[in-house]
Amino acid sequence: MNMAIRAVTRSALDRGWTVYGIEEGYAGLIAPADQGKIRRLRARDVGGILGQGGTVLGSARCPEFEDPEVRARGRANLERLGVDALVVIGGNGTQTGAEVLSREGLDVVGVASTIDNDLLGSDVTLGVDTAINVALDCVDKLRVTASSHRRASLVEVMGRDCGYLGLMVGLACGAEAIVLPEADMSPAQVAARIEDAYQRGKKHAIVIVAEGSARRASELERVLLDEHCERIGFELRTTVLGHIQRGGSPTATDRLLGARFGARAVDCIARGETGVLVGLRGREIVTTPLAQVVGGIKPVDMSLVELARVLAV
Ligand SMILES: Nc1ncnc2c1ncn2[C@@H]1O[C@H](COP(=O)(O)OP(=O)(O)OP(=O)(O)O)[C@@H](O)[C@H]1O
Ligand SMILES: O=P(O)(O)OC[C@H]1O[C@](O)(CO)[C@@H](O)[C@@H]1O
Ligand SMILES: [Mg+2]
Repeated sequence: MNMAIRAVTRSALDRGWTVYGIEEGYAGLIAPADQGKIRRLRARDVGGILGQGGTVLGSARCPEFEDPEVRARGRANLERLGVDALVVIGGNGTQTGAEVLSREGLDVVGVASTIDNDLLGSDVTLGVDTAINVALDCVDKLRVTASSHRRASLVEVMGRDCGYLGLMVGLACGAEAIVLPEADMSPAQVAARIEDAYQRGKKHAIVIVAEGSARRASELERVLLDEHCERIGFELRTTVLGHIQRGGSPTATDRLLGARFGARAVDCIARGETGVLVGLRGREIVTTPLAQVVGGIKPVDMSLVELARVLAV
């Protein structure tokens, strides 16, 4: 997100505009003015941040933003400062809020950013490439012990309701089984895959479990031990990668995407194209009306689930 913040700030400054950064997302937008959550951003304020993960402005969950009266406080804060337009960097929840703000009359441009990659309107979202790389690095390290000790490693990766991150990590690490919200595997099916790997002489098995799946990794391990212990062959260990996946230094792909997304968002405002989400389609930066983005479910590519199975023999 930092590269996008930098790009929005400097592209807008380049046009001679005044830029404010809002700390902690919608929570900062609605905060009383004396809390100082909305601050001027100048070129130097966004210097030295492009290699840092996360966001220098901070982030927050803000459920009360669904309340129209609370949102009105946010709009009033912007009016007081003479703000004409708002760039909103975030995932499906954030863009749902942006779409509501847009309907309420604010000029809003969304930037597709979440490690879940669950937003329609962008093939990939800002941050997911970094998260894939971080998770992959972790699985490569876990495989060392799994292999030395002849264990099956269950690895839980993030993804609230979406298996994209799990699928990409699973395919890239050669997982023996990938359990996703969109492609569930029963414990018996996972046990069969692990047993199969053992019978074929593999030294280890990797099972990727996406967080949003029917069973979390710890529960899957429990059922495997309780009901399928004899057939598995390997010892089992579970690792939940958790927020480590959100902590990586952004990859080149994410930095480039952040730069292009941020600059395009400013371009949109300059042209009066608001109420849209900036995203990537193929190699092109594109915009999609927020109304077409929110509420929809982005499917995962099921052919890749099958490819992962074929390649893991
Ligand atoms: N229906 C809604 N109306 C208004 N605001 C909303 C709505 N849904 C979500 N938001 C706002 O967006 C914020 C962020 O949403 P959410 O926690 O779902 O994260 P996200 O943007 O999807 O990002 P990620 O899933 O990557 O963490 C919420 O805390 C809330 O302030
Ligand atoms: O950090 P929190 O608030 O626990 O949220 C975790 C959620 O955020 C994400 O990392 C991004 O949406 C999800 O993958 C995960 O379910
Ligand atoms: Mg989300």
